Amino acid sequence: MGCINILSGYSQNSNQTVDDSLDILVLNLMPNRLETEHQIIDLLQQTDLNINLNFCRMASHHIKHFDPEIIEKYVTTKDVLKDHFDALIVTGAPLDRKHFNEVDYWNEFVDFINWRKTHVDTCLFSCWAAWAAGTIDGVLTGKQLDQKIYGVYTTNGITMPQSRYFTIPKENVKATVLAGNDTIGATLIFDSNTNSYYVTGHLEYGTKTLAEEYFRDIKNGLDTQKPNNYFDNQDHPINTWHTDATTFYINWLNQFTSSK
Ligand SMILES: CC(=O)SCCNC(=O)CCNC(=O)[C@H](O)C(C)(C)COP(=O)(O)OP(=O)(O)OC[C@H]1O[C@@H](n2cnc3c(N)ncnc32)[C@H](O)[C@@H]1OP(=O)(O)O
Ligand SMILES: N[C@@H](CCO)C(=O)O
Repeated sequence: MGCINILSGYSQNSNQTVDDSLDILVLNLMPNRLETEHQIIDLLQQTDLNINLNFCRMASHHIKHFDPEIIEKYVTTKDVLKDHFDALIVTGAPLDRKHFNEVDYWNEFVDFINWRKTHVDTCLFSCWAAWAAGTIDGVLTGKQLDQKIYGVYTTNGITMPQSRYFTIPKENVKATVLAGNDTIGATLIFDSNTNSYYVTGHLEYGTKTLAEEYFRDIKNGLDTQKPNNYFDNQDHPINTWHTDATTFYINWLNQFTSSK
């Protein structure tokens, strides 16, 4: 059984472990950070690996949905500049209705994405982070949409929740498109130059997350349509992606344990 060791605050020892643990950094951009943490930890626990887990936040962003636990537990992108990580996960963010230059931490994000090329062995960028990091890397070109791509979709055998106002047409990708279609664009891209996966969906989402977003938007008076391929005929959310999400994380991270 693997062990997930969550390191609190900045600890230079986080990368001085001599065991076979993987040092993983999670840049959490989601407003519901604590929920997103649990979703990612649940998936990492399925890998059965020993993991030193560091949560990170943007140094230049003033967190609106403040929680003291976040400030105590999280490092910032500035704290880790001298460290090396086996893997980096960057979460999604509710930013895809904004232009990149409207994101208040955009310059810091660009620097961080370039920093990771010399300090991280493999990366997983999710949703908005896939679009943003892929744009910075010059790997892809996405475009904003008026209608949200919303629901659970299976492309090339992998099922995942989608919740985004952007698409990445497959023909706009300069790396390997592992999954996608002409309707919702690329869903899984791999770039061997930086060993990075760009996932436009949310493998980490829990069963109810899409429903929570939907009812949130409806409560806020938005005309968000119901997520596709998600509710059963009694309007209960059905999770059809957990196996694929778990398999992805296991296959992604297990390849690195042998080199430790
Ligand atoms: C991938 C997607 O589907 S994105 C689309 C998400 N859904 C929508 O856009 C629907 C309309 N948007 C919304 O309803 C809101 O953005 C919500 C519900 C997602 C959040 O609303 P609010 O709680 O009022 O917060 P607000 O929108 O101001 O910011 C939410 C988060 O977005 C991020 N954010 C918002 N504006 C900025 C900005 N200019 N720069 C950087 N981050 C920003 C922040 O992370 C912020 O939370 P945090 O400061 O606690 O980290
Ligand atoms: N799409 C999510 C944000 C992260 O993709 C939302 O509606 O809040």
